[in-house]
Amino acid sequence: MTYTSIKSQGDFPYDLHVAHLYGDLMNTYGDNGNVLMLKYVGEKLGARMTFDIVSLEDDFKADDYDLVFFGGGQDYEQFIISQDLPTKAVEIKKFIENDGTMLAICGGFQFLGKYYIEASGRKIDGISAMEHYTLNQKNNRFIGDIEIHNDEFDETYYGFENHQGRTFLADNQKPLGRVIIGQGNNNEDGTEGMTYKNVFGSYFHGPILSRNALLAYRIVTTAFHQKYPDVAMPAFETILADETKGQKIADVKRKVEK
Ligand SMILES: NC(=O)CC[C@H](N)C(=O)O
Repeated sequence: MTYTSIKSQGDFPYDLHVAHLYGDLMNTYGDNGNVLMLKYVGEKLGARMTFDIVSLEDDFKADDYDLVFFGGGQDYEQFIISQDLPTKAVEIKKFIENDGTMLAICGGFQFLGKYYIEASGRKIDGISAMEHYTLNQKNNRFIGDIEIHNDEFDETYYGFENHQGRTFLADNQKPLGRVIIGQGNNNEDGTEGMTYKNVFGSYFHGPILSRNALLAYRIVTTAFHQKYPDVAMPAFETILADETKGQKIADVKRKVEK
């Protein structure tokens, strides 16, 4: 049964409703921390943030949500979810094609594509919302700190990757960034993650949004603007820059050795 896992307390002029897809099963390396960051940024924009766990045998209705978060998972959980995903595929695709805002990490990112080949060699289907696909690799995983640069936004993102899947993007998808340090989607073409319409995919854990406030701001403001196009939003500098300066983020980032 779909249930609300966390909700903003107090009065807010606006409302954003977030679907946390398979949030009880897909959460590796602290991905659920992204929920807290989405909530924090949304509240700064004046939005009451409500997060629903939409999991096995639950209905997902695209029109009910303003934002979707889909975290990463181990092959074991991914296989379980692959049995249920077809029941939600049409509505997830509708959400994406209607310019819905989504963040998909690692296993979630893999599932949006055509297929994922597990470490064991078993092939499991994605929902083909996009054309990327994920191959496996023999006795190896891509593990470690990672840094990428998004040339379009001129932003640098930091994270930690741990995946065996090697993902290849289609022509209509852009990478989330160019790999500066680390392995990225496949350790071959220098890409990491993807963007397609208002969907952001990445292999970054850490969790990604806590370490990359610029990306958190971009994602939440995209969802907010979709719902409230006429409402002016505060600038990143006004609501987040000072706070992120205060955190010891720089120390964490230094883990990525040049
Ligand atoms: N961290 C993850 O979500 C891993 C995804 C997938 N099981 C892989 O190994 O590639």
